[in-house]
Amino acid sequence: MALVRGSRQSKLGLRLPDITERRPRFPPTASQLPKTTASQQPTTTADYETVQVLGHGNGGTVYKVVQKKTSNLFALKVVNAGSDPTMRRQVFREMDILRRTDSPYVVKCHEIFEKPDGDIAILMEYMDAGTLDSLSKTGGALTERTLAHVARQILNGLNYLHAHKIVHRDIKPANLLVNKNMEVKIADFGVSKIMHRTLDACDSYVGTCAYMSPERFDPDSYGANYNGYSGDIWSLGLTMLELFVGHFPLLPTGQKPDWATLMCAICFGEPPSLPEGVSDEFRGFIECCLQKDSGKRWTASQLLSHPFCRQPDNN
Ligand SMILES: Nc1ncnc2c1ncn2[C@@H]1O[C@H](COP(=O)(O)OP(=O)(O)OP(=O)(O)O)[C@@H](O)[C@H]1O
Repeated sequence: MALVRGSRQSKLGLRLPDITERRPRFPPTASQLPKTTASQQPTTTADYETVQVLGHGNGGTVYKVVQKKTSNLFALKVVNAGSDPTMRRQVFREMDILRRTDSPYVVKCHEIFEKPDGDIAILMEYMDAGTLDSLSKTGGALTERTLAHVARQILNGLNYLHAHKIVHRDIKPANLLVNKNMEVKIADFGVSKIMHRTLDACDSYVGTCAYMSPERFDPDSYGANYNGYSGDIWSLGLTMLELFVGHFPLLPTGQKPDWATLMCAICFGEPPSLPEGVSDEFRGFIECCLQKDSGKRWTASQLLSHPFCRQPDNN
C-alpha cells in the first residue's frame, strides 16, 4: 500500500517547546558549523527565539528562529516523535542522513537537540526564499534558463547523495529549498534510505506517490534490479516539468490526485513531455529523466554533462 503523506496538525503553538536537555549525539564537524557560530559554544533551544512558523509537515513543525546572541536566523524543525514508531523511525533516519551529509546542495544541519520524552529539534540553515513549490506558486512557472540552473544544483545534490549510497525517495518541489541567491538545496530526508549493498532492493512504497517512478509501482515491468537511485531521477524529471508548465503534469489542472489514477497515469500512460516550443536540449533532458524503463534513465552524473545542464548560467 502506498503511503501518501498528508500534513499532520501539530500540537505545537508558536512557543518553542522546552527542550533543555541537549544531548549532542551527532556533534557537527568544524566544516559543518556555519562561519557565524563556529567559534561559539553549543547552544540549547533557550538560546533561540521563534520568529514564525515556516511550515507543517508530516514529521512536525518548522520554525524560523533567531539566535538571541548573534541575531542569526535558522530553521528549527521540531518533531513530537513520542512513542509513534513510524515517526521515530522517520526522524532518526533524517537525523542519521543529515549527520552524514556535508554538501552545498543539501540543507545543512547545525545541531540536534533531544529530550528523553522523544521530542527532537533539528537546527538547520534557514532558506529564506522557501521551497521551489512556493516559489513557483507565487512567482509563476520558471523559465528554461532558470530551470537549467535549478537542475544543475539538484543534480549536484543527487550525485553527492547517490555517491554516498543515499536514495532520497521524495524529490518534489516542496522538498527543494531555495534562498534569495537562488541556491537550491535538497531537504526532508524522512523517507530516505541508506543503501548498504550495491544491489539492495529499494522497492517500498514510501514518499509522495505522485512523484514515484513506474518501477516503484511495478518493479517487474520497469525496473530489473531496481535499486532506487533512478527513482530519484524520475522524480527530478517530473519536478522540472511541473516547474515549467506550472501544474502537476500527470493530471489535468485541478484534478485531485488519487492513488489509482496516479498509478494508471504513471505505469500505463506515455511519459509526460514538454509542450511545443521548448529547446531540443530541454526536451532531451526531460526524456532522459522520464524513461519508463529505469535502466534507460540517465544517472545524476550523466545528466550533469547533458547539454541542457552545460549551458551558461545567468543566475
Ligand atoms: N531549512 C529551512 N528553511 C526554510 N524553510 C524550511 C526549512 N526546512 C523546512 N522549511 C519549511 O517547512 C516546511 C515543512 O518542512 P519539512 O518538509 O522538512 O517537514 P516535514 O515534516 O518533513 O514535511 P513532510 O510532510 O513533507 O515530510 C517546508 O515545506 C518548508 O516550507
